[in-house]
Amino acid sequence: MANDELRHQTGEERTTKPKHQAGQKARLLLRELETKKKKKLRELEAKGKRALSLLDTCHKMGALLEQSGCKDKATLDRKREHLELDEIDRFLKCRYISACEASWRLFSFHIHHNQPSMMKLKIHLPGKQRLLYNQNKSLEEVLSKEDIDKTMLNAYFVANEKYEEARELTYVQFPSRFVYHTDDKTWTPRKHGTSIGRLPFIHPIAGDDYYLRILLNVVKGSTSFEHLCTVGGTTFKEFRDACYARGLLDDDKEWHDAIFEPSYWATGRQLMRLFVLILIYCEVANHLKLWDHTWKILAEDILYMKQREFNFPGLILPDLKLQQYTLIEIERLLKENDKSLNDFKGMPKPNESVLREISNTVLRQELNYDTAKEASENEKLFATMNEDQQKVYNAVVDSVDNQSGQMFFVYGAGGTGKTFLYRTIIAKLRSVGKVVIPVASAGIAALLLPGGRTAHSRFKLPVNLTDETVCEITAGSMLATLIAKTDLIIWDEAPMAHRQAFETLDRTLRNLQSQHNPEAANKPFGGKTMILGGDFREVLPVVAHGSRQDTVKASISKSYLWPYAQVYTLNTNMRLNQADREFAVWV
Ligand SMILES: Nc1ncnc2c1ncn2[C@@H]1O[C@H](COP(=O)(O)OP(=O)(O)OP(=O)(O)O)[C@@H](O)[C@H]1O
Repeated sequence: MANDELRHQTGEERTTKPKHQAGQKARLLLRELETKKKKKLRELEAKGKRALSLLDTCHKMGALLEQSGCKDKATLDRKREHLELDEIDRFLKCRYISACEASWRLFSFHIHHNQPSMMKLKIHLPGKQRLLYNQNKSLEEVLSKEDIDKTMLNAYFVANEKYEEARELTYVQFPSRFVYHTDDKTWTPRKHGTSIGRLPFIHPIAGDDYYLRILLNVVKGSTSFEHLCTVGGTTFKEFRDACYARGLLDDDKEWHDAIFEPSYWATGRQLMRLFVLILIYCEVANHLKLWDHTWKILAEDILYMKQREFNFPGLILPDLKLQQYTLIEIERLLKENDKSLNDFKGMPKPNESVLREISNTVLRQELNYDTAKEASENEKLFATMNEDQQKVYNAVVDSVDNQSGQMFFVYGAGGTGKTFLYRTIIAKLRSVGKVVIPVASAGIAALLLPGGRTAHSRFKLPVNLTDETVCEITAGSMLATLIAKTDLIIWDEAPMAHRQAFETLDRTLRNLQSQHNPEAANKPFGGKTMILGGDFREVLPVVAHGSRQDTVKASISKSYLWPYAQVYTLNTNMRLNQADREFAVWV
């Protein structure tokens, strides 16, 4: 089939060549095609790499590219120490394409002729329009220019006077029904098509320009600046007063809008800077309300930043922690301006205990489970649990919920579903944000538990255990904080470990827990709910050069802790299917 195709491509006659010649030709042709394919692939790869590196550069370097004919300009924020700042030169030379535009161009998407077109509207204070003039001309000559007062905004006032239908539109809506002619600087009614008008963003601390922009966004049919400032027959001198009279500035609305409006295009970090400037330079009446209303958009980048900082792509931050991180960032930005959150009445401050918790990497990992995923895992496992497993499950969840600190021993031969039971309990507790520490006496058993570790590694148990040893966990350390927050400890393959290992952990937990709650000193494991599990018929603790009695004495069942244990037995071997089970009964 392939040969037929090749012949067809080369126009080769089927019957004219002997078989071996045709085969040789086909092989040559195949090789040629293979070489061409490889070349093409190399070209595409190189293109891809170039595209990626360009995108990367755009991202990392602030997208600074000299591009002739590209009219966009932007202010770039770069590390100041390496930069000799010539602001004017920078403003003039700064032609760039953003990362979005770069990718748009790389994928060859259409840049122009998109419908409807977007029109950038000009805005200026009375008599403060931009003027282009020849530098050789004198001031008188420049000022005596005929059309000096003709601007897009002034032409809008004129059109409002001239056309009745124009008075139904705000300045921003104007391009939808009127066309602006740059040659004679006039607006005339649109005959076909439409266009979207946009006013450039003006920073809230710009003053009059900012208030003029607010008015132009809402007032229809203005015929002059005075008309724009006239409310209920009173002409106000200041745009700000006119805004107040129109009820546009009540209740800090303008500050809320000032953050919301750029949130469609600005990054969270830029919005945080804006928020800080508004706090410092604008008269915000209710700081807390502004914070409550806007913190979510300010926190937009925080999760990503923290994932990168902690090198932990799966990091999930609940709202409370996102707020704390955002407050820390805002405090840092305020400090750059010699201010602090304390200077603004009503603004919340970063919570010390939450901050400590946040910086605790050990605890963060334990709290970082996806609760929705855990809930669905629990639902799935719980549905198939047998009666014995359910009994243990209910008792353990009850103990955790009521903080009664009970100790359970789950006894069952291999395959009776102990690990399955632990997994169900772990998923249940993690789905509601509770902390579970699953450990096992042996590394291989620890691997079967979600987030499991060996007991020695997790609790820093000493290698040489005695009746007095304690774990190497200091009060106030990250691990101590994790243990304080822990709701359940699961220790699988417990019969394998020396009773002194459990007693060492018991002493440590009593010590740590009694620092906050003196009663904990009298409770096994300091009042933590414990599940120990395993099978005494399997491997027992190894006692070096010990006799059979020594091994039995080393078992958990000979510990002072054993009387506290509620023993549950799992009888059904879940590993065997029905046929095997009959065989097992027969055996
Ligand atoms: N209630 C259940 N429903 C469905 N499958 C189950 C259930 N309980 C256990 N199993 C399955 O039975 C098998 C053995 O269970 P599991 O590994 O939990 O037993 P185990 O007691 O921990 O065994 P071992 O001591 O050898 O590690 C696993 O494949 C598990 O998924």
